[in-house]
This record gives sequence, C-alpha cells and structure tokens, in this order.
Amino acid sequence: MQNDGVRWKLAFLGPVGTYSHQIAYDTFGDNVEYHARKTISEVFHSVNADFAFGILPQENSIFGSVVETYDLFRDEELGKSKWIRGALTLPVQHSLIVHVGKTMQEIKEVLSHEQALGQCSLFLQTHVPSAKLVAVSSTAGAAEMVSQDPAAFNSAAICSKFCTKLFPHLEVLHEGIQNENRNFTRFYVLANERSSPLPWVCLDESQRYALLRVQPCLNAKGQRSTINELMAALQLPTSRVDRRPSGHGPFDHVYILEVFSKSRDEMNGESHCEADRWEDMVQEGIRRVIDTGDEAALLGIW
Ligand SMILES: O=C(O)C(=O)C[C@]1(C(=O)O)C=C[C@@H](O)C=C1
Repeated sequence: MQNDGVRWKLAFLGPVGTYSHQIAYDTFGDNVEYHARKTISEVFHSVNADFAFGILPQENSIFGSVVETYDLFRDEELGKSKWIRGALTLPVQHSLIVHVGKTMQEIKEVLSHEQALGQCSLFLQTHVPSAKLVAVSSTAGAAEMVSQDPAAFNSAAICSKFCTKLFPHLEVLHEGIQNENRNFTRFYVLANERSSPLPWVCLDESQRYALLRVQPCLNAKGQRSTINELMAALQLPTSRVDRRPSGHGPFDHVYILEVFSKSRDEMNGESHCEADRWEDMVQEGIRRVIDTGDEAALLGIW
C-alpha cells in the first residue's frame, strides 16, 4: 500500500512479538512501515495526518473488552480526525516463558498484559498460586523484561511462544495455558481517513458495520434516556454495547455501540448492503438519537 511511492505508516502495541504486531503483519504484510508504541494509548494518539493506521485490541473471547481501548473511544478526535475502518480476529495461544533452565517452583512473579493474565487465570491459580501477578504494557514487553532485566530473572512472562525466537535466553515452560483452548482476540483498525483503503482481508462486504458513541443527556425533567430508548431510536441491529464513565460527573456514561447491516438472507434477496445505503441507514439512526435530545457520533464505518 503506497502513497505516492511512500509506504504508509502503521502504529502497533510493541515491541515486535505482541499479538497486535502479529495481526498487523498477517494483514498488511510488507505493504506498510511498522512503528512500535509502548502503550495502546500511544498507538491511538500516533494516528494523524502522517500516520495512516493503528491497531487497537478490542475484545477477547475469554476475558472480554479491552478497557484501555474503550476509554480511548471517549476521545473527541475519534470520529473527527481518525476513524475505525475494520475489525480483525486472531486466534491466541499463550505460553509461559522463563529464563532457560528455570523451573515452576522458582517463579516468583508472572508478567504480562492484564488481558493475558486474565485469560490464563485458571492456570496461574493452579500452578503458581503464590506468584505475584504484574500487569505490564504488552505480552512481548513482558518477555523482553524477563530476557533482559536482571530484576526479572526469577519472573515468567505470558506471551506468544514466538517471543523465545526474538529475545535471548528464553524458553517455553508451558504452552496453551489460557482458560479455554479456543481463544480469540478481535482488533480494530484505526485509520486517519474515514474511507482509507484496506487490504482485502479486512473486508467482508456481505456484512457492514459501524461504531457509534452515544451519550444520554439530561432532559427537562432531569432524567436520561435508558439504553433501551437509545437503541429503539437507533433502529439498527446492535452486536456490542460497552459502557464507560463519561468523565463529566458521577455515574454519567457514554455507550459505545457496534451496529451491523442485516445479513445476506435478510436483505430481501440482495447479495449485500451497498456502502452508500449502509451509510444512509447509519446516519438516519444517528439523527433519530439526536432528535430525542441525546448525543450520538459516528466513530467509524466499514
Ligand atoms: O500484549 C499484546 O501482545 C497485545 O497485543 C495486547 C493484547 C490485548 O490487549 O488484548 C492482545 C491480544 C491478547 O488478548 C493479549 C494482549
């Protein structure tokens, strides 16, 4: 993917070896220039006029929503200068990685991203119940610390087994340690243009999606719309609802909703929902929410 001969830049949660990097490379291959960032927040803020794409972990099938990502969706820049352009799903198999020769009994602490610690909670309770669990910014970041930080010599990392090829002195002690064998993480592709072209692997044109931020406002009676009222105004099939504090006062919330076009079968014989028609349907839904006195914004459409 070239922009006047210059490769587009993509930000991912680093270092190389994270699941974010893996899904980014599986999707964009050698077509973009990769830039590692220390946190998910830095990935989000990197996407600007000069940075075409960012990869944001969104939800895991065992541990649920990635809270740091949803908190970033409250940022007003999303939907103004950057947009969600697609979703990608990666099968995730975690390994317990240690310094070569270390045994389970010697492990004093386990480092990883909080998502990976949560996805492996049963293994941790059973096999290293007294180890301290330390949340760090990424899985491969944890492997790098175990490999290079003398203070982490008796620590283990939860990460992809590929990390043992990237960082010296590491080996796999256990593989497939997540609570359920079938484990998937879904990622959003963040882009600096609302309709940035994406590699074909991101696009399933039989189904269209949009991400919305909806905020109930106080009416004249001092009441707020319920989530049922907001969804009734929207009139769009909704696959995901996440609620985060708005930051504007106690128990004041924003909702992040993922909506989708009806499936092929429900489209009255049409093979798929045309992009323009889907855009109209979404904009009409947003208008209906705003007409009830609440706030709604389009964060991305694909
Ligand atoms: O730390 C990584 O490897 C990431 O890419 C982050 C992340 C996440 O935030 O969910 C991605 C996939 C796994 O679920 C665990 C961690």
